[in-house]
Amino acid sequence: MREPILIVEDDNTIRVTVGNFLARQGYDVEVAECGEQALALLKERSFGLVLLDLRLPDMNGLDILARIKESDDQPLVIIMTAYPEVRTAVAALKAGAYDYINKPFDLEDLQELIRRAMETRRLRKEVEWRRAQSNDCVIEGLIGESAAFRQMLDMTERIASAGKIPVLIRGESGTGKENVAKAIHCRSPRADGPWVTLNCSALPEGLLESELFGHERGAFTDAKQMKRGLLELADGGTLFLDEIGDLSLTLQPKLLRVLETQSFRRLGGQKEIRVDVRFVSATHRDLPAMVKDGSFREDLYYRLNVGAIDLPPLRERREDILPLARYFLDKTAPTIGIELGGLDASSEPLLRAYGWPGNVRELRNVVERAAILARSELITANHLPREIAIDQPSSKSVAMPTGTDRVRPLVEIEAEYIRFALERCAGNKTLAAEMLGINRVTLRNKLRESDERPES
Ligand SMILES: Nc1ncnc2c1ncn2[C@@H]1O[C@H](COP(=O)(O)OP(=O)(O)OP(=O)(O)O)[C@@H](O)[C@H]1O
Repeated sequence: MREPILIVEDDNTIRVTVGNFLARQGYDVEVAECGEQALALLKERSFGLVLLDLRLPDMNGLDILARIKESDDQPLVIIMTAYPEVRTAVAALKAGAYDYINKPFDLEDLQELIRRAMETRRLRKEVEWRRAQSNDCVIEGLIGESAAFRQMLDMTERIASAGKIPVLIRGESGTGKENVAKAIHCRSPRADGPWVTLNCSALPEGLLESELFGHERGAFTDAKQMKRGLLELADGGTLFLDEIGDLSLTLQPKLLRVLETQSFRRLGGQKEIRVDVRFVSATHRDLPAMVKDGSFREDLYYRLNVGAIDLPPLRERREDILPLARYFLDKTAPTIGIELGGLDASSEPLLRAYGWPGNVRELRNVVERAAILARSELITANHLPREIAIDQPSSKSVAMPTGTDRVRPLVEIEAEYIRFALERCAGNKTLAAEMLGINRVTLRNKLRESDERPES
């Protein structure tokens, strides 16, 4: 979105001619015929560029330039000056003006100068947000083969290209909501714009508000400098609001206003700042239930939820488990300097059968840990954590009596269960002890006791 231009010029003909010319070029133009009007407008709105006459009826243009330079937005300034004032123009350049143009000028020359100034401004902003966040449009991976996952991807593609409608991504923790949000940005027409993220549960309310809206100098005790908020940094791109369900009831109406008007004020500021931002939010919470119990505003919920994407938990798309596990293994191997071993046939059914309460994030952690344990060998059941190796329906039945069984002594069941754990770990006592939640010495003692015990 083009930033507005302010023309400060007391000469009626020049002000109107330049104003009309720039408006025809598609610029959003405001005009002021004296210094006082100019300063009032600069307080009210954000400008990208100011065309400034040096001789104004009530003020010297250099004084206005100084005020602009002190301001927080720092719009670029092009001085419009008559020939005998070149010296003053040079002084203006020294004082921080972007350039100057001699009156009378060709409108085409002015247009070229404005184009260059706007490009400079855009690059400066770009450098600023690049510093704040990385914008590499690399989606870390969207791996999945299940019908549910493919349907979700299809929906993501369609929503990505659907203008800038807000999107709400719902799914349990670790299901990949952030990856999907990034995919929406990268596959949308605003992929070249900034990708900015904010986790609404990570900061206390006050800090979160100033992160989002920015603040003016002196807005509160610690506000020594003006700071642009993430809304400004996301201008022309996408703002990802993670854990939106954790946004406080105080901040909810403030966010709603931005969604509705695409404009806001910095904390402690009076100026209305317009932005062009696509909002993508994510939550693992049940927002409709929160709306019912009054902890989430209904109007905000409907605003955020124009495009909705549901990410199913991993246990509901088990076909994705092995492709994901292989993908994480491929990625891990080079980082820990091993040749790729792969998954052993014994580990595959365990991975597929496990419930994955932590979803894809848990799977990634399990595979990385297993790769470290296995080095370049195949990953077997022995390399998987206890809960995955044991928490299987078949294993649970080992120690469970059926209706016809006699009640057996605990030590007997314990011995049987220890043998089962050892089998699972191919005889590795350290791993078996870990799986059983006891230390190795205790395991050894229990094995010795069971060996010494007479057969019942
Ligand atoms: N389909 C996928 N393909 C490849 N990697 C994935 C996939 N889904 C998730 N991941 C990976 O799993 C991890 C967790 O994903 P992500 O952080 O996006 O989850 P989330 O749903 O946003 O979690 P939270 O709610 O805790 O913020 C990340 O490392 C991510 O790269």
